[in-house]
Amino acid sequence: MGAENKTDEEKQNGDGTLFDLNDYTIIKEGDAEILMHAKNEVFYNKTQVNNRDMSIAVLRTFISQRKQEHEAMLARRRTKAGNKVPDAKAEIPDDSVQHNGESKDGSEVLEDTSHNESCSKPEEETKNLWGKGREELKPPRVLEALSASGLRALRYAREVEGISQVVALDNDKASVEACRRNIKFNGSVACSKVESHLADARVYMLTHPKEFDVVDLDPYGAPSVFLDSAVQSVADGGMLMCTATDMAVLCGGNGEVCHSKYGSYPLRGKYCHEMALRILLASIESHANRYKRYIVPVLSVQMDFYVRVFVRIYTSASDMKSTPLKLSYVYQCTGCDSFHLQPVGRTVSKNNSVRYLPGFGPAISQECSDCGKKFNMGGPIWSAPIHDQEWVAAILADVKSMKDRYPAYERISAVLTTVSEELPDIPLFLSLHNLCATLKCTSPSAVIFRSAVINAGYRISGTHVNPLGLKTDAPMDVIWDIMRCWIKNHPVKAQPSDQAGSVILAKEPVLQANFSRAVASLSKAQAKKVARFLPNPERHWGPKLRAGRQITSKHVSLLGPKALNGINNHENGDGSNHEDDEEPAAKRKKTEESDS
Ligand SMILES: C[S@@+](CC[C@H](N)C(=O)[O-])C[C@H]1O[C@@H](n2cnc3c(N)ncnc32)[C@H](O)[C@@H]1O
Ligand SMILES: [Zn+2]
Repeated sequence: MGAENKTDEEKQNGDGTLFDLNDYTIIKEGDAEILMHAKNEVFYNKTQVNNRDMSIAVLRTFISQRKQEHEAMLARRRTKAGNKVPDAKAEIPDDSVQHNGESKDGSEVLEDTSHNESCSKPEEETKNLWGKGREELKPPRVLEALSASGLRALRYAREVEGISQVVALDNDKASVEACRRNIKFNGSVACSKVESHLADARVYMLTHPKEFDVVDLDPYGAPSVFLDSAVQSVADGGMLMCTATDMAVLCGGNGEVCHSKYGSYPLRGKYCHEMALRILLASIESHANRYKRYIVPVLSVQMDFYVRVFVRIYTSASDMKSTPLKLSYVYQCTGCDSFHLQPVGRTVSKNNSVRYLPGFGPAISQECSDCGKKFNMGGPIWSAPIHDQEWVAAILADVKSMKDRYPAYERISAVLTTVSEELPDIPLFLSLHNLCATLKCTSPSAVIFRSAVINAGYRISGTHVNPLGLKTDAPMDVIWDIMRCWIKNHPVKAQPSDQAGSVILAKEPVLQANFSRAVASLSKAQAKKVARFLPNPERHWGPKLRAGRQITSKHVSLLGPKALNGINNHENGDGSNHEDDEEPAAKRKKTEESDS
């Protein structure tokens, strides 16, 4: 471990020139060590250890899943070969084995599957893999498109077994110099596996189509300008890992900016961080669709001050037709907490054929059936599952089996545990505190509320995004009936009759809620007292400015005032704070009708 010959005070830069080690501090994370110059001119944020650890965990699982998929594909191939002589496709020479896709010059050709051995798609996607030379699964190549000091690239190369090469790009000369210096500093494994280039990541990715098994995007702020080229650079069945730290945009601070960057309108609900994940996924899917490709999310997390998604990318013109079924508009009531989803598309099946049609609408009437107020419309968001629970279980098991290899073990295992308990098919969530604030009532405990939902015949779970969020398939009228029943035993003061809460409480409940404790009212992790949410480890745990910039009052809007006054923050970019959700109900900010 550590750099080779690093006792010398003078070391060589990547280009062979000498530098003085005394000007640098050595930062160690995982098995990698990087040199940080006193001037701190290259981006480094230690908060991102969670991000890097989670990515390493996903990368390890990706490598083992890919191997299993390849073995399964070979087994299927052997079975087929035993049953019949390969068909005409099997005779296509290796280099021209292709799916429907588009060539570099834009002409319609069959898709290149030279990296397709790893596809998890069943028969229909792997059928073209017949042919010689398909036995071997090449070790994955990773592109760290925005690498700064190269810490992430170095960790991938040194810590993840089975990676053949990591290409680290940056368009900033100082960053590339630092990266090259760090590669050398990390010794022979790093030198043999990591290469650093001064390049605009967009150009590089466009000119290396389907060449990388994993592409990692970790930009300052929004990844939007990199998405179009990134989705083209990932091999079939490969993975795109993408961070977005522009939470103020994704969470509804400036809806029009979000629309221009991501093609979706955000809404300012308590669920805004999950909506941010779903807006990012919808945007990646939209870019992928332009190239007859589509995504399959394996893990999507909101941590610290950013969102990070891990999606696999496949090419299939026919599967791509299902995209509108995976997207929805969201209607958020401006008066109460009711929200409703309207799918963008639907299918009609007749005999053996499926037709793809626009979704039926409007899904709801103009006025909220609960409180009578109007709706804001957001989206379209990704409304299909944002995680693959089998992957999540595999990642979590892998992380637990290698605790010592993850500096952020406690944090990432807590996030993965909470993710593993989320209802997979329920987009967005309710906030019990918001429901109570609307009705101006005292809050039932989460266990009591969850019990009432379960006793009414519905499912309910927590969400990794918010310790107080609740995902449920219970419709809003059932939720309000549960709250009406609660208030019968916990009366509230009379409010003006035009208030949303008064309108809701003026109706008698149809459902008689049963608040007796249901067995499943605590999640398995809660019952076992396994950590699900952790406080930040230290002060100033949050986003960082671009390399070389000083924090000034101008940045308060970006980082939040706490970045300046040194108070510990747990902000989520939009200024909301999970642990602060205990705020008095009356202080809660509601979606304004004027927003519409
Ligand atoms: C947030 S930092 C990356 C941090 C790094 N991934 C890590 O984990 O330490 C973003 C980097 O992207 C680089 N960058 C910005 N635009 C770029 C572009 N068009 N092409 C290549 N690099 C770019 C910046 O110079 C910066 O070093
Ligand atoms: Zn309403």
